[in-house]
This record gives sequence, structure tokens and C-alpha cells, in this order.
Amino acid sequence: MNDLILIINAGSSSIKFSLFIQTAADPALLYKGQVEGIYVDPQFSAKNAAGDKLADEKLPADAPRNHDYALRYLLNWVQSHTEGRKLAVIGHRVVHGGTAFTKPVKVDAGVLAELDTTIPLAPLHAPANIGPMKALASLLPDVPQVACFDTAFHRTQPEINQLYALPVELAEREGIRRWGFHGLSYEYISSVLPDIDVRAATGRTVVCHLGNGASMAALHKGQCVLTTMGFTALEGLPMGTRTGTIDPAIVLHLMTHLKMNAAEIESLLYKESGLLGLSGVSSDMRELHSSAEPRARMAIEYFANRIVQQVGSLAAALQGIDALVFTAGIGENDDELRRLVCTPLQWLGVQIDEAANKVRSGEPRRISTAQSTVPVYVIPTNEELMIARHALHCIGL
Ligand SMILES: Nc1ncnc2c1ncn2[C@@H]1O[C@H](COP(=O)(O)OP(=O)(O)O)[C@@H](O)[C@H]1O
Ligand SMILES: CC(=O)OP(=O)(O)O
Ligand SMILES: [Mg+2]
Repeated sequence: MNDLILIINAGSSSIKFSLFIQTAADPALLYKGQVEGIYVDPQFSAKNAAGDKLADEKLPADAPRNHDYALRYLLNWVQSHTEGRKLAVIGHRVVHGGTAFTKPVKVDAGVLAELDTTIPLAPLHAPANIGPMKALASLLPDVPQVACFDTAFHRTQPEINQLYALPVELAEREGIRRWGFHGLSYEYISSVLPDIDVRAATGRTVVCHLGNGASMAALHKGQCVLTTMGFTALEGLPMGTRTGTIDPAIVLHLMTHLKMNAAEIESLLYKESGLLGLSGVSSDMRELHSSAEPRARMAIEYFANRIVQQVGSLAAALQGIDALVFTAGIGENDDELRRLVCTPLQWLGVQIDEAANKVRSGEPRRISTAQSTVPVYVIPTNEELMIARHALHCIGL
């Protein structure tokens, strides 16, 4: 039977996959896994839906360290776990849809050519997103592929929140708009919110997607009103290795005084800054928490501080706040960071429950006290399930 759905979420250093089976309701997860550290020390791991580890192994030491090999390795494992079933569709997360794509689209040669033009807009992500689509088109030509875009969800932002104060003609010609990212994650959160808190789902919710890439979104009735990322995934919060918002004149200074070229500045802004640059220790939150280096602690506090500022900005855009949600790697797992964010938000009516905040669980949960006028939730995101839903819908299944 052709009832399997393979989801590929390719990042700059990892390829994550999920394999779902079609059911009458939501697609059901069979396996998920990833090849991580592709260019350093590639490691493959896979789990079943119950979370049991089925594989955890290094890729062969003499194998090429690139996305192409990692994808083939991963596909090999998937194909030996299909139990005679066949793939109905492959869905991909694509970070930037550019001007051309505002909803999921079936991938063909024209789509791939158009996507190539988005590479300068998402240098960290686009090549990794597009590569697997091209490889799979030749490896599995009979299986339809669907591209789902991180930018699509944010098209409901009022026009004023999508614009930069640049000359209109230039901005329109170049597609310089506040696109916003992590849309598949926000869309998933928006889809489960009605089961968790009806007031939040029908009212004003600020969602903090805090992973290696980090952004926040203001949702009204589940739709985006304002988000912190803009033209690229560099704007807004500081991230693992990205600056977040800085004064653009810093870039001019680097060009004119230090004679840095575009490639050097791109590397500085995307790969050497953020938590890594501030701490001088690591881009990884877990390593920052376990470091004794004072700058590591400062980086954590800086990150929390910028999140607090953005809660204020997004709540203002919503004219109030009915709920605050944390999601993604840091948002779901880092109770200390959540505490650092929530404590200064008492003026807004946020009151965190210290014990509930420390509970470790993969389930959605409330971490605020009963008295907190703004309920605070941790909701694990599921970009892959969102992509699977879109992929099936897009090919009419
Ligand atoms: N238990 C934890 N405590 C603190 N941070 C964590 C924990 N688990 C994961 N993280 C952090 O989550 C981040 C990665 O988040 P993730 O959403 O997987 O990122 P991405 O998808 O953007 O690569 C890393 O900074 C990592 O340190
Ligand atoms: C858009 C973006 O920043 O994605 P990620 O968090 O996967 O890096
Ligand atoms: Mg992510």
C-alpha cells in the first residue's frame, strides 16, 4: 500500500526525518530520527513512536561528509523499515518561500529553479533544504514531493508589520519584506491551542519558539499579527550563532573600517555571533548552563532579556495578552531560561509556578500558578506533523 509519508527537515548541519503512516485521522508516527553533525562527526539515530532507540551509530569514518551521503544513509534505513509499504508522498520543510510561495506546493523542475533564487535569502538553510529535493527527485522519481514553507504562516500579518521603512519601489522590486519564519511550528501550536486553552486560541497569545534558531510570534485567534524575524532568519532575538537585530550601521562600519567583504560579514552575523559570540563558549544552551565561565551565564541572561523585551512588544501589538507559550529545544526543555523570562513579566500578570516549571514531560503543560492572570504553557512543537498534514492535502489524499 502507498500510505507512508516521509518528512525531511534539513538543516545546515543535520537532516531530521519522520516517517508517518496515513490514517483516517492525523498521520500516525512510525519512526523519527536524524543524521546530525554531518560535516564534523556524522551520527545517525532513529526511534520508534514509543521513543525506543532503534539505531544510534556513527556513519562510516571513510564515507563522504556531506548532505548527499547523509540523505542516502538515512533513506537506506527508512527503506529497510517500510515492511512492504510504499511512500505516498515526501514532505519537506523549506525555510524561505521568497515572493513566489505562500502555501505548500508540489515540487517540480520549475519550483526547484524558483527555489534556487532564494539561496541568498537563507544562506544557512536554503541549500540544505533544496539539495534533498533534487536528490530525491532522481532517486525516487515516482514519489511526489511537497515543499512547505516557514514563511507562509506569517502572511496574515497586517501590511504595516510586513514592511520596512525603505523606499517602496526598491522594497517591492527586491521583495524586501518582513517574511517571518518558524511558521510551521507556529501553525502547529495554533492547531493544538484550542484543546489546551480556548481563551488563548480565540484570544491573544505570544509564542516563543526558542531553538538553535529563535523567534517569537503574536497570535490573534490563532493567526500571526507580528513576528520577530523579518526579511531573513537573522532579525529579532539573538540565537545560537546569529546576532538577531543589530544596528545596520554596524555592517557599514565593518565594511568601511575593517574592509570586511560580504562573505566575511555573512559568516560573522550568521555563524560566529549570538550565544556563541557572547559567551565565547558554545552556541548550545546545555553547554552554557554547565559552563563555569561568567560570559556563558551573561549570554543566557542576555537571551532571556531580549525575549522579555519582545514579549512587551508583541503584547503591545496584540493590545494585551491572554497566554504565553514556550516551544522548541530551549523553550521545551530549559526551565531556568523560562524562569529568567517569566520573573520580570510579573507586571504583565505572569506568575510562574516554580515546581510546575521544573516538571519534565513531552506533553503540553501549564507552568503558571492558578493566580497568574496570564497562563503560561510549554507546548512541544511538531513541525513534521504539520508538514505531513500539508503534504497529504497538497497531493489530494
Ligand atoms: N534539556 C535542555 N536544556 C536546555 N537546552 C536544551 C535542552 N535540550 C535541548 N536544548 C537546546 O535546544 C537548542 C536546539 O533546539 P532545536 O529546536 O532542536 O533547534 P533547531 O531545530 O533550530 O536546530 C540547543 O541550544 C540545545 O542546547
Ligand atoms: C528559520 C530558522 O531559524 O530555522 P532553525 O531554527 O531550524 O535554524
Ligand atoms: Mg528548528
